[in-house]
Amino acid sequence: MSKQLILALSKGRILDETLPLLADAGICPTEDLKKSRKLLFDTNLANVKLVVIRASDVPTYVQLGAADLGVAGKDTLLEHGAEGLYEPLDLEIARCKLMTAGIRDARPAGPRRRVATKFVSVARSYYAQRGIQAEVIKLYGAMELAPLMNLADEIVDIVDTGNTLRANGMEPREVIASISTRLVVNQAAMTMKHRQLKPLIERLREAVDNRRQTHSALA
Ligand SMILES: Nc1ncnc2c1ncn2[C@@H]1O[C@H](COP(=O)(O)OP(=O)(O)OP(=O)(O)O)[C@@H](O)[C@H]1O
Ligand SMILES: O=P(O)(O)OC[C@H]1O[C@H](OP(=O)(O)OP(=O)(O)O)[C@H](O)[C@@H]1O
Repeated sequence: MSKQLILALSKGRILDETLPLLADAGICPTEDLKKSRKLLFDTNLANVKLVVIRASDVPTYVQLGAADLGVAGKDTLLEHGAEGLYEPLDLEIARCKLMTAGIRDARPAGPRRRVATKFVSVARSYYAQRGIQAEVIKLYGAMELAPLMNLADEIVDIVDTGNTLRANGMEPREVIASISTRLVVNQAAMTMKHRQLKPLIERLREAVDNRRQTHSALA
């Protein structure tokens, strides 16, 4: 019997872009993920099941082998750390930047900077590398509010169009990393289930390549 593969998907924003990519790769859930309260789904491929979980939980599921592979933002992966994970493929979706930002034209007062972010670990190493003393304040959302409420001098957050920053009187400052969504694979599964994983990764790679070629032909 063929070994089962569990693919962990990030719910929310990434899921909207992942499902069409999976369909291009010939991987389709047998029911509408968005209309169901279920968390575990069958697909048209007998040996592939999907789980749909919080974006920030995907690296943990894959690292610990509860899922064999997963779809997660590079921001989430940087914050979680790469231990036990391979990252064989850039899915080239949900592109954005991880940046520092602050109130327009304001400069941080004093040597110590208060930084609000969901990306605590990334922020700590970013400021440490630059020799800037930072007090990192963990928030779970609406980071752009923190400087306005004088909770922080700066934020580290995702920026795409810049609309959220502009709407709140803030400006982007430094780019910490360019972000896109990645395929991650459990390192032990890559060995133990290589025969099942390889064709799945190749299907996805072809779908990404085809999209890139279509886009460049249209550009
Ligand atoms: N404005 C954006 N444009 C493009 N991609 C984005 C944007 N905001 C977030 N992303 C990407 O989508 C991922 C998930 O974002 P989303 O807002 O759906 O989840 P979340 O609520 O932040 O996640 P969690 O469940 O971990 O709290 C991010 O980790 C990032 O890779
Ligand atoms: O530069 P922009 O195009 O405005 O995108 C950036 C915003 O998108 C993300 O938030 P999201 O909309 O996912 O809401 P969240 O704060 O609930 O995660 C991110 O945290 C920024 O707030």
